[in-house]
Amino acid sequence: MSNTDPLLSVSGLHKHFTQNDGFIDRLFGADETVKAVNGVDFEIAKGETLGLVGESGSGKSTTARSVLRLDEPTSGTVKYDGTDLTSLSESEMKEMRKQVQIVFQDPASSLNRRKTVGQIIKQPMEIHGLYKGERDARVNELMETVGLPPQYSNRYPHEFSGGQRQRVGIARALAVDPEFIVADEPVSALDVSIQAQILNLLTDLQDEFDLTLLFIAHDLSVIRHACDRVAVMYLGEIVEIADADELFTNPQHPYTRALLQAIPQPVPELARQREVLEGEVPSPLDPPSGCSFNPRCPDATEECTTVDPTLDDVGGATGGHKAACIHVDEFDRGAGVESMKQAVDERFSIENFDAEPALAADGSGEGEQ
Ligand SMILES: Nc1ncnc2c1ncn2[C@@H]1O[C@H](COP(=O)(O)OP(=O)(O)OP(=O)(O)O)[C@@H](O)[C@H]1O
Repeated sequence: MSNTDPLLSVSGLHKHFTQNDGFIDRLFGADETVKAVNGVDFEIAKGETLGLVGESGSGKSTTARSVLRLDEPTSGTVKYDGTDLTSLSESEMKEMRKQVQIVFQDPASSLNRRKTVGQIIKQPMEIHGLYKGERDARVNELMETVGLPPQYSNRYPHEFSGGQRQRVGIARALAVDPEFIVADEPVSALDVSIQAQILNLLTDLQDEFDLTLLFIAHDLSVIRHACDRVAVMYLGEIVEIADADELFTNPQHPYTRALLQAIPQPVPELARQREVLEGEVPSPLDPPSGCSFNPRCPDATEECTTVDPTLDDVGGATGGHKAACIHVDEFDRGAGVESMKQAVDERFSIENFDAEPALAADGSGEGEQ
């Protein structure tokens, strides 16, 4: 599916937000800095899908928004096809956005409820001045591509189910023939069986249009089938990056293992064996000293509170398996890994992936919520 040239190369990316709580803080200049993204490096080869996974608050969306300059990066470089996006003017960036599109998590809020789905899909073509005189035909074609009957192009988003609305969001992203799509939690708001259909659609479209994808999810099982490589993010940093198969069979960082163990286990005995990841991602306003995962890590030692094992140079489209943890070599990952792998495979079984498309021509919405 992929070759080795990076289409996207992100290096030393930081995004810090400045907060001041009120008038007194502002008066005394008592700003606080939220280090939402704190030195992230990765590369994505053309035609590849990189999964970016981590709990809520780990910095995934801010990374994606900074890459696309929807949030202005604090520092770092984002090279797309050799061009540093951080150095482009607004108009040059607008031109670049033809090639780089985003699919959002919640199709209910990301689609304008006052516009028909036809108008929604047409809008990016209007903004970029593409397909003049052919836009209606292209809307119909795109609706078919994503599994929606074109005759419903004059309906409004609320007349569709969640999965169908996400198909509209995908059609909108495809409208300007992008090369690269950021899918930010595209299935998190959907039922499991619908998730599989949308994942299936995205992987089919990737093959059909030779797309490169950055696929964001908080649930590792979701990206199992969709990604070539996976980067695991915690408190603004990438703590592990590896080929997807390798990451699932040989997770090295304790946080990756905890995320794998959080996947629902169909077998009760296996479910009992797992360690539960307690607490939440700490506030980036007040990060722990040493390894940022140490307060929650079952394997943490005194050393972990002082040594910061930040990963350097985690990029590289074929960059190998890297994990930021000073104890990686000492872990016994044991039999639990195989059972976790089974749980992932069962959750997204082949039957789910063979499910029918979204909306029957009679509007019955077969298989969707
Ligand atoms: N505009 C902002 N101002 C201040 N802090 C922010 C802003 N946007 C995000 N943050 C903070 O940055 C951190 C990372 O947020 P981000 O949304 O990137 O995480 P995430 O992994 O995508 O989580 P989720 O899936 O919940 O969106 C969080 O602590 C969040 O509160």
